[in-house]
Amino acid sequence: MNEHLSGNPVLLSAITVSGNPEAEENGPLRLNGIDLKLEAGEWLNLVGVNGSGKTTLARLLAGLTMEGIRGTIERGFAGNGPSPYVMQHPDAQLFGENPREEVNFALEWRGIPADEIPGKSDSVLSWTGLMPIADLPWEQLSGGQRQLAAVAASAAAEAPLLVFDEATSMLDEVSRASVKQIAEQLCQAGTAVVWVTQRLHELEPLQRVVAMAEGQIVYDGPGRRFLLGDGRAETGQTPCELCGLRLPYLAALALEMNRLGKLVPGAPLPVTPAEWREALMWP
Ligand SMILES: Nc1ncnc2c1ncn2[C@@H]1O[C@H](COP(=O)(O)OP(=O)(O)OP(=O)(O)O)[C@@H](O)[C@H]1O
Repeated sequence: MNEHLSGNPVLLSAITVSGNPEAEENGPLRLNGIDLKLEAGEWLNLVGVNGSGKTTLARLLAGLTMEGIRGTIERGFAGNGPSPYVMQHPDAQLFGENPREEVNFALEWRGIPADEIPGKSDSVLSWTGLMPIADLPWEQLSGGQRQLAAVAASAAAEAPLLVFDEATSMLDEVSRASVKQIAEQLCQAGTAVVWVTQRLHELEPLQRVVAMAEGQIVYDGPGRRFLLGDGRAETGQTPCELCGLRLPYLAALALEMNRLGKLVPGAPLPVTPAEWREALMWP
């Protein structure tokens, strides 16, 4: 069993985070009454409209401090130090001059002995596909390649928890797929992943989704129920729509086809392209 899969969960209890403490009026709470449990090795999708509190919650889960926090945070399997946090814009978090230096820094930070760093660094650079560009300066690399380097450095940390905050939103399809694939491989190997995303069509039906609205968690459950609800009434809204988010095309189509009686009665409504292929084979 992977070593990360043991240990207590990360637990947030009755967390509030106040607005700007510098301002005369603190403004609305950034987080309000958050209770959340994250198990070792779990994949958690964090969704919500702009300003709903996703980044604030993601930063807390990563163990990053901020002013105005109340409540209890137990970091369990994630340990006491901060977890690697991959942001939307890679340039904000790159320290080295090129991908190899970036990965080397991460290994040094982990306390890997100096003589072991070149070998481990080569292995991370190969695994993430960065070897051919490992020594090129950032200005010669695309945004996607820089983001991949940030992800590689996070992977090199071999942390029990990684947080990706809309890490693929600026990337083209190829770079996006590379970053997601690395995150998925790390999760399969036992790393817990918090995946903040606006790309609802990528949600897996069985994966956990936590949805935020106005600083509160308004949904915590599987992706299919988030998108489609529990056999929603004809005029009702699904949890996704109740958060102010637009249903992805395939989910909206499933609801409409179901309403028209065109799908297998009683079977789970299709969400993914693979599920749609099955659903369309009937009758
Ligand atoms: N440093 C800060 N000080 C005070 N208020 C903040 C700060 N950062 C964010 N906020 C406020 O907290 C609320 C939640 O912001 P947060 O960035 O967590 O939301 P989000 O869901 O990640 O938004 P987005 O999708 O736009 O990134 C917003 O109302 C925002 O204006």
